Amino acid sequence: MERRYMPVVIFLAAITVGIIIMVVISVVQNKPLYQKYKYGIVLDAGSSHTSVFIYEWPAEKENNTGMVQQKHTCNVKGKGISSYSANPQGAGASLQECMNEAKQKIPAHRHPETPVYLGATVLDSVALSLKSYPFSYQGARIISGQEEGAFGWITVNYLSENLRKPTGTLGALDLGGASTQITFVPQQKIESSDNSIDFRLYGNNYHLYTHSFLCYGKDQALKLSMGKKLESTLKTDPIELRDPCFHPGYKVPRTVPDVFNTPCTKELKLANENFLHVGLGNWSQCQQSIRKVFNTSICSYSKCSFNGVFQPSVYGDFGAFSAFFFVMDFLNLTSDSLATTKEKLAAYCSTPWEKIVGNHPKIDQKYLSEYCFSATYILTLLEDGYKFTSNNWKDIRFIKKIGDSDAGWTLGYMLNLTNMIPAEAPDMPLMPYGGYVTFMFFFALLILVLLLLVYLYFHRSTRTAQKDII
Ligand SMILES: O=P(O)(O)OP(=O)(O)OP(=O)(O)OC[C@H]1O[C@@H](n2cnc3c(O)ncnc32)[C@H](O)[C@@H]1O
Ligand SMILES: [Ca+2]
Repeated sequence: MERRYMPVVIFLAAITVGIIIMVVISVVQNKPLYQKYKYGIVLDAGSSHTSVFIYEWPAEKENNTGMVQQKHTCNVKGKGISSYSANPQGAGASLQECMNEAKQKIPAHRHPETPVYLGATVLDSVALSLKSYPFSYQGARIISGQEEGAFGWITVNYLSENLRKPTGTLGALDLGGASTQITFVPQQKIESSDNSIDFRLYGNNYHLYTHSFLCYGKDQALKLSMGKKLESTLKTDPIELRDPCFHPGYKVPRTVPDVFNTPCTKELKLANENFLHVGLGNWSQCQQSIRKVFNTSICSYSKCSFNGVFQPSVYGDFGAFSAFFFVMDFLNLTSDSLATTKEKLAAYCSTPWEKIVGNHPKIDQKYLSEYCFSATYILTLLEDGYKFTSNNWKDIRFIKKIGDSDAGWTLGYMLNLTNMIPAEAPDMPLMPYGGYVTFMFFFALLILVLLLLVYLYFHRSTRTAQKDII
């Protein structure tokens, strides 16, 4: 080979090597570009209702944070599955509509490998019904209050992408119909082992405080509170329950067993009489009456929330979801100071029932009549129970969803059962995205310059050759 072609060969070799390196890096960096999805189904059989959640995630990225998303949710018509205790077959049948929706939403070839989890009170007929669908039924489990709190915490922190960053985490506040949970990373020592839970996620250790108060969900708290008022009224005749937590003009006949029909109010004596539930619409009296369901006089630890339960001082930001959100959002009270919230609520509670119904003709009257009680209960629980103050009230974010996914325990539960959050941090891409783009840019630039040089060299050598001929 002529010596003058040597530089050309070297240039061409350099270009070839450069192109090969670029191709290899692109392939490694963008490997799972085509998206195949996998699915999981979780049934949340709560005290007041059942919901079916469908989650999806790219098949190749199971161990990456922020990847699992809620694809679809379906609310089962009717009440919670426990209301079917006299007709257990009915509970399974009630799921039919939502499970058929799941069949539609999930591609058929994925059905056999899609896990279905039921978090609830085990009911054989419900399990039997779920087995008849093409999905991979994983069995039913009773979720403990502690798990409800902990999985709710995992869900909100997974969705907020807090778990792989050194930034702080978000505490979780869940208010259901029967129970309520508080979960957060405390600043001080956890004095009771029942309230402590440890996780290792993506290489970080988390030491959480969690507690679940059974009977302090909003439906049971209403019964507790009405039960206490009724006890002192039972002797009057005719029985009239004058209730400051319901609007003036509200008047509904009820039976005493309606209030005492749950294990939460079992200790109160049962009578078989009718009474008239009469609203007074007095917010401060309402709060006084609600305070009576929290026992703050006993505590064998350095500090307690209520009923003798240890609780460190609340710390950091909190996401408050389920009924915390439903109620505060309906009343437009999600972004005011504590003082303004109280003022607005006092005005709302004293609004005549007739006017409330007139303003909201489409809202279910059971919910509508209870918003004054529910919001007053929420304020009292957060302030007197959990010890939030006017200073840290703004740290509570009332949320329904993060991105497209609902806040609640179901996502955290599925992530845990499918081992989708590893204890150790998963492998990172070859280089961070920004670095990758910069690298590719300069490499492309280098190749262009080389090409230009080759062109110039050839151009020159051809002209020299032409001159030589002449
Ligand atoms: O966790 P548990 O205690 O088992 O209860 P749940 O799971 O059935 O409870 P939810 O979070 O679904 O609902 C909490 C409460 O909020 C009520 N609720 C649901 N939607 C509501 C709305 O739009 N307005 C007011 N209340 C609502 C519901 O009846 C319950 O009393
Ligand atoms: Ca719940």
